[in-house]
Amino acid sequence: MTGVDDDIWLAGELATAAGALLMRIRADSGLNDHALGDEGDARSNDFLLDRLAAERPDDKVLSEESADDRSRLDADRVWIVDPLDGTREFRTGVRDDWAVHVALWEQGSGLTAGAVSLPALGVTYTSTADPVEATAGLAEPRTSPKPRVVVSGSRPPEFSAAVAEAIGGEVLAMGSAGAKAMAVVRGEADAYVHAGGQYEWDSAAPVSVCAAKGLWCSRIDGSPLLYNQAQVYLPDLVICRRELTDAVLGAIAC
Ligand SMILES: Nc1ncnc2c1ncn2[C@@H]1O[C@H](COP(=O)(O)O)[C@@H](OP(=O)(O)O)[C@H]1O
Ligand SMILES: [Mg+2]
Repeated sequence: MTGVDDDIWLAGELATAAGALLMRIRADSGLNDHALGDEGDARSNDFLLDRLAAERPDDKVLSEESADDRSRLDADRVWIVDPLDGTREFRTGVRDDWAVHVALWEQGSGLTAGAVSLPALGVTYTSTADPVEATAGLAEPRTSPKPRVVVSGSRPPEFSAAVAEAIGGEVLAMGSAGAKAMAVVRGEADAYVHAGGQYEWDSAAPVSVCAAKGLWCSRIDGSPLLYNQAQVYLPDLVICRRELTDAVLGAIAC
């Protein structure tokens, strides 16, 4: 019998260890660009699947890098993992904005545990209410008090500027859904908005952590983010400080 604290601890331990593996691959494999990304995706996935099979043999897994085992739809507990989020940034060999995501979904409760590691920064965030001190590292330190809206560097939503304007802020591009969500947790940004495409594994662990830290997390129409669905496409999200929610959702709705 495991408790939720055990699951949160395991999520953190696995995200941290997979991140350490990815750092070693980046430093020692001699691979570059797409070959480096492919190696990282595959080995981090193998590591997470092996460890989950050993630690939680009765649970199912939904992973970006594995075939979808549809028996998860009848399961009580499903781990939703993205072994390497921000592959594009990881494979540069130098960028820090990539992450490992490990989340647990439970029947009747939704997301109950989650962890996001930022291996290049040597930190992991878990779905506890423990406060996080404001920290720099993913983005340049703030030079103005303006709120920051983080968006995809490669696929920014069309409403990015409108959201920034609505909160009197500025837009900041960053890779990786996990890194952007953790930028809000870390106080480096104030909102993360996305639209146009994403999958459950891109947001499950980040949303689990952000919700536990008291941040607003929803679809862009304000409806709940639902996980372990038959269709794993979950194309948009908003994560923000709660006092910004009405302005952010209102700007997107316009
Ligand atoms: N339009 C889109 N369609 C599908 N996936 C998308 C997407 N935009 C972003 N994503 C996914 O969301 C994650 C963060 O993207 P971004 O850095 O652009 O914000 C990436 O995950 P992976 O790196 O795990 O593939 C990326 O593939
Ligand atoms: Mg991803």
